[in-house]
Amino acid sequence: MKKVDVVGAVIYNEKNEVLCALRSQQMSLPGYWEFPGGKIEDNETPQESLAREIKEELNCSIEVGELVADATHEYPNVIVRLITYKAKIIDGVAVANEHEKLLWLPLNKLKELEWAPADLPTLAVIC
Ligand SMILES: Nc1nc2c([nH]c(=O)n2[C@H]2C[C@H](O)[C@@H](COP(=O)(O)OP(=O)(O)OP(=O)(O)O)O2)c(=O)[nH]1
Repeated sequence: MKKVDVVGAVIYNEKNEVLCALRSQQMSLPGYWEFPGGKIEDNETPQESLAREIKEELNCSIEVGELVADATHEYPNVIVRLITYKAKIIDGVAVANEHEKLLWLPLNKLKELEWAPADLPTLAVIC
């Protein structure tokens, strides 16, 4: 089966809320919430991929911090290794260039959303 390495950002704001992104109908896994990010390309470190993907998807610059989780999930058609990092916005404001919706939520509300299954280990670490 196809295997992809994906990096996701757990972006905190000054109120300790986390940025949640809803996958659109044009994406795979539509209707699931995720940590914004994407596939790691061959010539990149995970941190470089993450900064690039966030610039593309959210139009802002981040500083990438510590690793949160590194876990592999087997979907029916693809195996996703999702590596997540803490991050904060250092320039600009997050806007949804590709996602259906963005939401800043406090940690105690995160589990109310329907997350992509690969994201559950990250949620278990942060809330
Ligand atoms: N960016 C991101 N992707 C995630 C998360 N959880 C999760 O299962 N994924 C999956 C969805 C995709 O199958 C894969 C790669 O993400 P991507 O953001 O590049 O997705 P994509 O729409 O370009 O993927 P594709 O349609 O080209 O296959 O990882 C997450 O929290 N963030």
